[in-house]
Amino acid sequence: MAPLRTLLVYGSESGNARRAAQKLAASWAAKGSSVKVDADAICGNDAAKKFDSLKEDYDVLVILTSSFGEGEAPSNYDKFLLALAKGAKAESPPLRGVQHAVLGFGDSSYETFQNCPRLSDKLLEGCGSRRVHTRLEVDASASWSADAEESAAAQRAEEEWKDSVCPRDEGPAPLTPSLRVERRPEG
Ligand SMILES: Cc1cc2nc3c(=O)[nH]c(=O)nc-3n(C[C@H](O)[C@H](O)[C@H](O)COP(=O)(O)O)c2cc1C
Repeated sequence: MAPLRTLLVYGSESGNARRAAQKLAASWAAKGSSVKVDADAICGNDAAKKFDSLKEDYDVLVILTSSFGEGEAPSNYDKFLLALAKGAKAESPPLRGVQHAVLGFGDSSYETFQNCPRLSDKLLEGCGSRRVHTRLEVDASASWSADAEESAAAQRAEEEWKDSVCPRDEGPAPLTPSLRVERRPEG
């Protein structure tokens, strides 16, 4: 079976999503399985430059992005968001056959909480990509007010998301638990 080629794309204004994406890309690439992860995460604007060939070059896109301004895309990601918006309107879906998952960074004190990650997830689907994991939304505000237990739970949720999205030989973990049919030995 051909290895799953995976690219991590980030949109980040103050570095949170970028650092998380770079760390994740390096650690997944180091796993050295038959999955092929690009060890360097790239920003959305660089991904936009090769938007038309993404579906030929990759099987899985993992997107980590924040929202800035009033729910806008970070400045190193807006071109990717624009390409997604155009692609979602195109006659031939430009990301058909690709799978994706989105990890969003935001702050619920803003009315436009998680605008850019939510829009990205929706537009990726509009471009024909298949969402293989539900989006996780990291809330900076929650981490200020959380007690130790809540912080640990949020941290755990993030680690679990990363672990289940981590591409495996057989593909990312399914979006919803699938029914497992156990075969009993015959006779
Ligand atoms: C000026 C400013 C505007 C922001 N606007 C939003 C917003 O509209 N929606 C949201 O969910 N978070 C917003 N945030 C919170 C950031 O998305 C959050 O801090 C995130 O962790 C930043 O990630 P980054 O460092 O990767 O850019 C804003 C933060 C700042 C400082």
